[in-house]
Amino acid sequence: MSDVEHRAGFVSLVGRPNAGKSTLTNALVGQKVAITSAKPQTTRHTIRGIVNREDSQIVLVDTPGLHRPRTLLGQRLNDLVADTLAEVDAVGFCLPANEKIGPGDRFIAEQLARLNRKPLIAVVTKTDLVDRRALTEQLLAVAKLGTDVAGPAGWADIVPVSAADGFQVDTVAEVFSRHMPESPVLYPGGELTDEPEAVMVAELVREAALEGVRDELPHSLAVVVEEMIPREGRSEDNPMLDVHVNLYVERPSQKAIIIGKQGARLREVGTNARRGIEALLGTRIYLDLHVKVAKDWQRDPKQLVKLGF
Ligand SMILES: Nc1nc2c(ncn2[C@@H]2O[C@H](COP(=O)(O)OP(=O)(O)OP(=O)(O)O)[C@@H](O)[C@H]2O)c(=O)[nH]1
Repeated sequence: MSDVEHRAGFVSLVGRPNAGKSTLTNALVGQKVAITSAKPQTTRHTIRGIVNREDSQIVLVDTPGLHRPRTLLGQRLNDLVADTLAEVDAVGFCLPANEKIGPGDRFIAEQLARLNRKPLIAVVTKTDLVDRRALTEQLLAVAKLGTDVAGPAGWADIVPVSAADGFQVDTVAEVFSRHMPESPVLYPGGELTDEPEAVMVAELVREAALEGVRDELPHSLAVVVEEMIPREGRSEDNPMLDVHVNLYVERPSQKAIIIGKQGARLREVGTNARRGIEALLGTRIYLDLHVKVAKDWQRDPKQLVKLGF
């Protein structure tokens, strides 16, 4: 792994009520608790926090659907779980050290096991509430649950942790990091703000567009979100947002840099930005990027107004 420069991705902590998900989120994130602005009705994920490490960034998201499993049945539930977890890179399944594994845990484990090839990390929480012997027994029981539902390979990892006294919190972050794909930072600056969503969307596109060409395009790039509109004719549980974004540069040569050979670079910019935007907004998006030359926009007051400065 030594040749990998940076990893980043999305993790969802799941588990039955009271398993310690929120407390662990806060312990992982530290003081930097994310504040997201009002979500569209289509919310699939809400970002709960961002863990910034030297060589990785883990974005913790909520996954609805597993909280009240008993109210949903069969295929509908499978679809929902598969759907809501489709975009995360790993799942942290929280099981308290001080409670016997119950039918609720087993049920969630079975649903998770259906997610093909998604790394499933069992997190045994609240270890401060039990002694060594009880913890060992619980770890064995959790391992057995893993092989019961997922076959011989079982969980991708099992990590004991106590959010209350800090035991192994860093190890949990380390294990999640290991399962993240190679990727540049998804949320530059590492924090979400309560700025309007359009501003954050523009910032994500801007960062993606500057990736690797920062020196060539120092301050010559402005990004404006023209519109974000729900795609018509989509069912309520499978919405999509059309996001139209203009990128303004000063010179045609800069436009060429952004677009790349036969548009290859712009496509990559779009793919990278889309991931972050989808997690931010909690819905699938179609991202439409246009690169335009706005000559000397930085010096022209009329242009600046148009660009929202
Ligand atoms: N002793 C101890 N208590 C913990 C720890 N983590 C969580 N708790 C307690 O366990 C209870 C449930 O924790 P939460 O983090 O709210 O659990 P949750 O999984 O987010 O719960 P829901 O929001 O209901 O799904 C709270 O009273 C926490 O204070 C821990 O590491 N040690």
